[in-house]
Amino acid sequence: MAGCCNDSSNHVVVMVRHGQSEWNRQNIFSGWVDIGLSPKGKHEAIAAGVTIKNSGYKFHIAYTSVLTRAEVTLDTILNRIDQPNLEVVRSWRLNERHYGALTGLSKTETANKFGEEQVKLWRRSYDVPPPPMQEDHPYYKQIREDPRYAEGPDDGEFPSSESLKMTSERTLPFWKQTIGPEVRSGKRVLIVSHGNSLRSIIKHLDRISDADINNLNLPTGIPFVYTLDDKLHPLPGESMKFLGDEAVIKKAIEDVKNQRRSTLKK
Ligand SMILES: O=C(O)[C@@H](COP(=O)(O)O)OP(=O)(O)O
Repeated sequence: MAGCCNDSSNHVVVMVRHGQSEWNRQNIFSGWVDIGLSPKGKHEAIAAGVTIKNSGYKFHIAYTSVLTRAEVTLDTILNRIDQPNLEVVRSWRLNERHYGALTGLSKTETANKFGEEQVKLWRRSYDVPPPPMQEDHPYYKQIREDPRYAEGPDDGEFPSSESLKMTSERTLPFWKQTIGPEVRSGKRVLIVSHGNSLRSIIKHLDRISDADINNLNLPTGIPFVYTLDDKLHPLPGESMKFLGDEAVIKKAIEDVKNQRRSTLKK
């Protein structure tokens, strides 16, 4: 079985950004708004499951955010790999970064209004947060009063906007304290999460500099594999290995890079 090494000091983690959401399709900042998958995203989730199945991976535990687009992608994958009853841990700490005042706005219109460079800083820089979401923001109540956050984050840690750095401050403790020990104990782990929450974990694993993380764009629905040593450092050449057809992977990466200025995508 792939991903199932005899060497117990090698640990396999498969990660996937959820399939395309309706707001990815319409090029709208989503953050913590609970947007479902687009028809293309549903297909991507199925394709991710098929790819993982064909690669022979089986898992002991899976982690996802509390947002529907990630949960549905994970469920779809688990059904495809014949592990529908796998233990799943859901945490707000794996949610997408909170996009603050930009939440619900068109990425294209925001670039037209504030300039490409400013929007690139908000979207891809390490430590520039978007402007905060104020209480009169159209999505403020929907997010703050959502019962799924009754158990956390508490008032002090509930974000009103997050840079990638701020996102890391909640994803990395979860990686180190919750996922990491399971990986080290020999469990094979699947993580289905979001573009920026995964970028924060990848930055940590691959020790990507604050400047270079600008250039990392994650495609939707394409699984990738890390093989880690006991200290949870990637083995040489075993970082972020995308699974599946090379042409499909290349196109998906190009699509996500070009998303900023794109018009409606079907
Ligand atoms: O919040 C959003 O709009 C996207 C990422 O947007 P960009 O950082 O690519 O603008 O998050 P996801 O679709 O991964 O949940």
